[in-house]
Amino acid sequence: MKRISAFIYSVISYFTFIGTFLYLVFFLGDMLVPKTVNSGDGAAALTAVLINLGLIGLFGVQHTVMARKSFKDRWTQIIPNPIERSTYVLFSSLAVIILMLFWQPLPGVIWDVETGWASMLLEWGFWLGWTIVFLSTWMIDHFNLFGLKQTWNYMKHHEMDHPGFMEPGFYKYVRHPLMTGFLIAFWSTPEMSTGHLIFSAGMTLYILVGVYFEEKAMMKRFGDKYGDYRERVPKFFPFFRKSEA
Ligand SMILES: C[S@@+](CC[C@H](N)C(=O)[O-])C[C@H]1O[C@@H](n2cnc3c(N)ncnc32)[C@H](O)[C@@H]1O
Repeated sequence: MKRISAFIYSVISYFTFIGTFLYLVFFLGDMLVPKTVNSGDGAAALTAVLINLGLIGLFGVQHTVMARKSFKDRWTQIIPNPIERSTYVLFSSLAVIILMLFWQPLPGVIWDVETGWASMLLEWGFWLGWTIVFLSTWMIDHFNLFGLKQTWNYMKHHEMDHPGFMEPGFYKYVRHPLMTGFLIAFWSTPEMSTGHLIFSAGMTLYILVGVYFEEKAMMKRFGDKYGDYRERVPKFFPFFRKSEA
């Protein structure tokens, strides 16, 4: 029963994530959903900026702290190991839901590209970014990334699967294609409002910090193998020669 409950929990967590992710796409695209990055009345400008930065900070702290090995070691003394990843996914979704729910619009226009082809290119870029994110999750084991594999193995009394270092698909060309996709989706818009800019800049900063910690952990886990990967493969954008790009 305990094992089946763990699997059901991870399925709920997974679909909460999928729903949150889809909502985020439309939230940022300012379309189809009631609450978007630009909708609503919002607080006075300074208050709005502070609230928004606080919301990004909350997401950043949750996402970074809960991903650290030292946190996981202590956390798994409280919750069972097989549901650790699903719990991380669930908490991450909750942090994004809180961010979207309390997000304060700031309507000032930073840019508004009216030239037809340029505007269309930016719109395509938005969808291209999300597509890269989605495809990347399948390249490094989608079901493991979102915690379903762990609870499935637990339910089936199989050994826990510890995926090794991989260089599949996009990972041959950049070390962080998921983040590349997010960066493209966050910045590629024909109309950039002040609120959207704060979201994109804050999240970009978080990505840089998150990737720094992820690479430190990867170096510890995979040593020279990851060190060599860092030397050969650029960080976010292909064809950049330096490993930091
Ligand atoms: C949310 S994913 C982001 C992966 C990567 N930063 C990206 O942007 O595509 C984080 C997980 O991917 C794993 N990961 C990242 N690169 C990997 C690789 N080359 N091989 C295997 N696992 C990897 C990390 O261990 C971590 O658990």
